[in-house]
Amino acid sequence: MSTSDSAIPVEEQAKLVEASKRLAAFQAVKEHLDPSYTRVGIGSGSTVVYVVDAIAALGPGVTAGMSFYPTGAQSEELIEAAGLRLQYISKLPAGAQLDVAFDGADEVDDDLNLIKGGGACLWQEKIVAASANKFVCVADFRKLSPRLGTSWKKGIPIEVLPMAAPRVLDELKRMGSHNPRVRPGLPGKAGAIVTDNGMWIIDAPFTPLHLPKDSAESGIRAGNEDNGVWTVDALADRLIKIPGVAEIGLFYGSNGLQVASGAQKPVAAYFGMADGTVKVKTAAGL
Ligand SMILES: O=C[C@H](O)[C@H](O)[C@H](O)COP(=O)(O)O
Repeated sequence: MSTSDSAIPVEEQAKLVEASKRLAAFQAVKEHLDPSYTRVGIGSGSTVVYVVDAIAALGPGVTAGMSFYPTGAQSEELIEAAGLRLQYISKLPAGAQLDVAFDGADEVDDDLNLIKGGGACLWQEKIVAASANKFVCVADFRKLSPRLGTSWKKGIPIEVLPMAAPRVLDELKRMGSHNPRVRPGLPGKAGAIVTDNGMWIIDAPFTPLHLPKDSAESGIRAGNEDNGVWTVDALADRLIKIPGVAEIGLFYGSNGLQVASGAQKPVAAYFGMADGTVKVKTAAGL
């Protein structure tokens, strides 16, 4: 069964997706929120709502000693509404790390690289994820994908300084992006969408991204600019260097780096499946 099954009414499909997010969130919290933890990162999006529900359900006996670090305005509200203690990443003492951070994703590939930013949150999310001893991704079955750009067709979200947007769009086209665009704020806002950081988002579609191991096996040159086919790492390394780009919605890095300080990839991704089970993918070697 899949949500694209036309035999399932739209409302039922939506319920199935929400139920799967909830299942994944509760299991991820159960398996990764140790009662001894004191600092917990909370990401953004619709799936994280269930993460906060799962944490709040543990009760003050477990959560009273914990502080919760948001990735933006939405998660700040979620934390406060759940009666959890709010703290800010800017107040994290030098050298300290969060114990764990939970967040959603728009797409997750075989190597646990992520696309994030579908809801215009990615910059603070990356800082919080990279400040955690372990980053745990929570999603539903629609996000599972062998290669980034396979199911998430809207493009890689890129947070840019507004005055630089035209130049960044030019460069993205040169790099092989198909019709990159500044994300509109409509229907809520005329003009471009504005992030929590006062920036714009460009969505840059690329041909599905290869894993570094594909490159090694097939001889595809990493960052092949001739035909617009990129490996995740080569594309990310190049995008982040474009002047005017503040941050990119690719969470990536060499395998095995998930537990290093500054790592962007999750140690585990939890997917609520359409059949009511939860699929867990963990980083190799962890
Ligand atoms: O910009 C939004 C964030 O990156 C979200 O974590 C991501 O879009 C997934 O959101 P959702 O859980 O609503 O699918």
